[in-house]
Parts: sequence; structure tokens; C-alpha cells
Amino acid sequence: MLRSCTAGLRSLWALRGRREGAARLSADLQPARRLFSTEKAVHKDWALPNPSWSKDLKLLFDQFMKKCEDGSWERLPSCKHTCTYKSEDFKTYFLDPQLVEGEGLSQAQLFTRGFEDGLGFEYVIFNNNDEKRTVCLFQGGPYLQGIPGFLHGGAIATMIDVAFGSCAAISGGAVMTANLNINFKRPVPLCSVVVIHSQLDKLEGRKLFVSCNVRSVDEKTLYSEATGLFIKLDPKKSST
Ligand SMILES: CC/C=C\C/C=C\C/C=C\CCCCCCCC(=O)SCCNC(=O)CCNC(=O)[C@H](O)C(C)(C)COP(=O)(O)OP(=O)(O)OC[C@H]1O[C@@H](n2cnc3c(N)ncnc32)[C@H](O)[C@@H]1OP(=O)(O)O
Repeated sequence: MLRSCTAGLRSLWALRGRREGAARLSADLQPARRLFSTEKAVHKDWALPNPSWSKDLKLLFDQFMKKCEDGSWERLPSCKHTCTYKSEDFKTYFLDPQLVEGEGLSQAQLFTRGFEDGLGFEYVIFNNNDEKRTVCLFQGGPYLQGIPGFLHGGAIATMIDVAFGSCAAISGGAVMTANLNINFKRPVPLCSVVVIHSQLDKLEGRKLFVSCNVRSVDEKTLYSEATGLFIKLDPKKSST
């Protein structure tokens, strides 16, 4: 395993410095929920294959794209900049105009999309609206190392939060994480692909209860299990 990881790392390093390919523009924003596509301008969609994606990730991606054909599943586009802060939904809650328009936020980008291709978080999320569940295909790159050769627990927690956040936001709109509980059962090898199956378990007023498991591609290894609580933001309250 170490050898294949080293080979994986080498090819990822080779990718460093490579210029971004043609913009992966979202051709299929579809219904994909207003929260995920509020931008007026067309921005690059990061939830599409790039050369750093492993065979496993590409294969799973293709399988889920097939499932999208009958409309039961949809791929959620993902942009790096502005989605959240330019979103009218979020401006409603972050009322301080200095915070929204300030210098710092002009450089803001989604934490998980801040790495060069293949070095950090490579992922795509698919949503099944009828079943209130999402599947996140995630390949964690070499910059996410914790214990040598394995993913940092914080990186796993981050991806779980993103997967949960997307799952909850589809039903709840503008939501925030109030609670995350994670059981790390097995370490995740660096550069491997894992599948995060999330579901909305219960909607209770403004509270959305979600749960997930993180498994290997062959589903034989259960890496983590988690539950989360998301709160639908109250338009009458300022979050800052
Ligand atoms: C999340 C994505 C959203 C939209 C997607 C948009 C674009 C898509 C693009 C990318 C997707 C990326 C997803 C990224 C996901 C990342 C998510 C985050 O990291 S959020 C940041 C971390 N979280 C925070 O900073 C939240 C800090 N906390 C707060 O701001 C507030 O506590 C709150 C959560 C907003 C709740 O405050 P409220 O004043 O609105 O509600 P409360 O009256 O306090 O509570 C309501 C209800 O809920 C219960 N409750 C609240 N917190 C907890 C808790 N920790 N544990 C258990 N229960 C809790 C509270 O008791 C109330 O219950 P009730 O009395 O029964 O009504």
C-alpha cells in the first residue's frame, strides 16, 4: 500500500504547477438548488474530474453521472468564490456591510477548494432529493496528511461537515453547523478515495439532524461514522 501511495504522491506532485485546464464550467446546473447556483456570472465548477482524479474516483463519478440520467440523482456544482458570501440568502444573516463587502472577504474562497488540483480536497457531491440523502466522493491529497501516510482527522471532519452542510442546505436553505460528532474507526490512507453517505434523519422546526458513514470504495471498510445538527438560520436574528 505504501508503494502505491508513494506512486500516487509522485504523480500528484507532478501535477503541481500544471496550469488549470480549460474551465470546468457547469453545463448542468439543473434544479441543483438555488443555494448552489446563485451567482449571476458563470463560474468554474470544481466538482468535475481533473487530471489528479484517480481511476477509482473517475469510475465512481461516471457511475453516479449515469444515475443522474433519470433525474433521481443530481450532481451538485461547486464553486470556489462568492457563492456563499454573494448569496442573497447569506447576506440576510450577515448583516454587517463591512463584513460582507470588506477587503478580507474579497479574497475569500471556500476552504476545501483552496488547494491546487490533487493536493487537497478533491470531491463531488450527488444528491437524491426524494430520499433526502447525498453521496460525497472524496479523494484526500498529500497536503491533508496527519499521521504519516494517512489523512488528518480534521480533514475528514471538514469533508463530513461539507457533505452534511450540503445535505442539510438542500432541505433547510441557509443553515449552519451547530454540532458534529465523529467516531473515527479506521485511518484513511492518503490519496485513497472514500465515499461519504449522508442522510437527513429528522427535521424538527429549525433543527436538521443528519448522519453519515465514510466507507472505502469497495464498501468493506467503515472508516468513520458521524452525526450532525444543523440549524436553519433565523432571518430575524443577526449571526454576527
Ligand atoms: C452549511 C452550508 C449552507 C449553505 C450552502 C451554501 C452554499 C453551498 C456552498 C458550499 C457548501 C459548503 C458547506 C460548508 C459547510 C460548513 C458549515 C460550517 O462550517 S458552519 C460554521 C460552524 N458553525 C458555526 O459557526 C455556528 C455557530 N453557532 C451559531 O451561529 C448559532 O449557535 C446557530 C447554530 C446559528 C444557532 O443559533 P440561533 O440563535 O439561530 O438558534 P438557537 O435559538 O440558539 O437554537 C435553535 C435550536 O437549536 C438548538 N441548538 C442550537 N445549538 C445546538 C447545539 N449545539 N446542540 C444541540 N441543540 C442546539 C437550540 O437548543 C434550539 O432548540 P429549541 O429550543 O428546541 O428550538
